[in-house]
Amino acid sequence: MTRPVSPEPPAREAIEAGAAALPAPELRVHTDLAEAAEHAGRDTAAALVAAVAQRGAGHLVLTGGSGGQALAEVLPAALERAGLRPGSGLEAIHLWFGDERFVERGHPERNDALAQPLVDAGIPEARVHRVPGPDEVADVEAAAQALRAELERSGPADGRFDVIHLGLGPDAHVCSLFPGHAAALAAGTTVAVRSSPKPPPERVSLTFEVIQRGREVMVVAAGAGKAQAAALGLGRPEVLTAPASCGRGERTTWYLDAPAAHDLSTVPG
Ligand SMILES: O=C(O)[C@H](O)[C@@H](O)[C@H](O)[C@H](O)COP(=O)(O)O
Repeated sequence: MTRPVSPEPPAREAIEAGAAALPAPELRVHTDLAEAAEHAGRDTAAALVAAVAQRGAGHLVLTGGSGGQALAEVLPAALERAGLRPGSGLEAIHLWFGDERFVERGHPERNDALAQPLVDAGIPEARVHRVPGPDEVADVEAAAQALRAELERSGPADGRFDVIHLGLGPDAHVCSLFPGHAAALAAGTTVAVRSSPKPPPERVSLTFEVIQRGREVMVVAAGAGKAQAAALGLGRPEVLTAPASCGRGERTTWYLDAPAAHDLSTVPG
């Protein structure tokens, strides 16, 4: 049982109102996680092609977890098929991380390992905006501040990421924004998380303020273990009980398999 954060600060209303003001998510149900990732990868590539054509750069936020892993396996080919190749737009793609575990560079638990297939495909290391670990900064708060500074220095000019990938936790968390945790209510662009119920305990996460400015938010999840979280996440925006319900952007698409979509008939209107 997660202890609710109280008193409920106005941030909760602002985050929930922000989500409610955005279009409801579109739901796509696929055969399995691989197919869900394939379709999300194709849509990601199309959005990045448009971003590079319109703004000269494309900013993509990657996620960790099983959704992030499945996306990492399909993104290089998806970008290539869309015409994003070395010398032809690929160098204009910036990679960011919706959250990062506060462990040292190269640690197998780091989410930025999922960027490697795209680096191997030709995205320059200078375009991969990694979050510093305990081998580089004093503590997780300093890492959150470093990411905030990097966003100000190199982030999207209008503060709006072109594509934000989100995995879905079984408790309906996204990034490292967990039910009942104060970090889910954080203002600003980044937040230090010290008591993650999902190990490792210390993480840096983007906030809902950033997610809700996204042009395309894509949630990729599969398995019966995510069915309840998906029903909550596709229901009314309630940030403290179902953070995923507030993970919306200008356009939001959920790519699920049938077991993860199983409970959706029970979603409140
Ligand atoms: O750092 C992380 O762990 C992720 O960013 C996290 O938000 C993940 O996407 C969900 O926890 C789902 O992970 P699973 O699909 O592996 O359950």
